[in-house]
Amino acid sequence: MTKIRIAIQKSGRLNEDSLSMLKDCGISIDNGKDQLKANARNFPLEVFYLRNGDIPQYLRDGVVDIAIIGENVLIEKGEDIDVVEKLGFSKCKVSLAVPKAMKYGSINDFEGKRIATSYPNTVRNYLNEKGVKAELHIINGSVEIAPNIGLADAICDIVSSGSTLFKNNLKEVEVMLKSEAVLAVSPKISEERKKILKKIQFRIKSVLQARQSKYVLMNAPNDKLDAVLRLLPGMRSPTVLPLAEEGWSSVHTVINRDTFWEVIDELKQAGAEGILVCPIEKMVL
Ligand SMILES: Nc1ncnc2c1ncn2[C@@H]1O[C@H](COP(=O)(O)OP(=O)(O)OP(=O)(O)O)[C@@H](O)[C@H]1O
Ligand SMILES: O=P(O)(O)OC[C@H]1O[C@H](OP(=O)(O)OP(=O)(O)O)[C@H](O)[C@@H]1O
Ligand SMILES: [Mg+2]
Repeated sequence: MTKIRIAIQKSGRLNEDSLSMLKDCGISIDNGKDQLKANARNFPLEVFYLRNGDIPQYLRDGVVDIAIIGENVLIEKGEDIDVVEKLGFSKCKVSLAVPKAMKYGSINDFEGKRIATSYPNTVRNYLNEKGVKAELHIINGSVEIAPNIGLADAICDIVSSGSTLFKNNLKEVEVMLKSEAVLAVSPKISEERKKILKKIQFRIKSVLQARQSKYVLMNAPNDKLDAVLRLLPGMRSPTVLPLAEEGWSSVHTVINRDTFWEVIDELKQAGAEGILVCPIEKMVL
């Protein structure tokens, strides 16, 4: 039987969320701790545990068919590789930062400066576009320490909460790109495996939709029903059912996670009571 081969990060920031995504897609994997390869029990899929930074090359060579990888890594060394889904986790920026004490005016201040980074192509392209020439020092980790030890004047690295910059007395001055985990595809994927990919994409979409939504149930007196319904979106429209108690209805609907608290407040004011909020496991549109 043909299997699709997926690369996920062996260990690090993407590993756990990548495995959760597969699990939420209903794919269970025999997960030996030190295994580099594993099979799914209930889906034609083989998992390769690899370094995030090595994945673009594996995709390019067609050694794996698809991968969950940081978009930033593809921008750095996989411009030729297609992204088919954004996965909504491991969100971060790739930014330029300078010592806090340095007065910063514009990108031109990087002219002639030494920049330490693990993302040389990204920085080079960014600076070229702005017509700025700088010297790059390529290092693989702990980049933020470089200015403090006199190795560089500035850095380019991943920024999320900003606490690593803060601890190293640096400030973010240019956001070069925003990144999140994505599903990427090998240019060499076979037609047969593309069909399996379509199935995975369908499941991922349902999982992402569900993660973005909440199922809400509430009671409302019939004379306030119009006001309550006006506040509610739904997949098509809210469901309204009569309660056993005369003059009351039960209302069910789906609410977006981002607007959830505002809508709940408004619902209460409009007369809704006994509001229950439930997670949604899958959502097929
Ligand atoms: N602080 C962070 N917050 C959110 N996402 C991050 C953060 N740091 C890294 N990421 C994202 O997670 C990915 C993996 O980062 P991680 O530090 O685990 O691995 P790495 O050391 O870059 O890669 P490798 O697997 O090759 O050792 C990054 O490419 C980026 O997309
Ligand atoms: O803005 P923050 O929330 O502080 O996150 C940013 C830091 O996170 C990443 O490092 P990580 O912790 O993955 O260590 P690494 O350098 O060993 O990969 C990244 O390289 C930054 O140093
Ligand atoms: Mg890291």
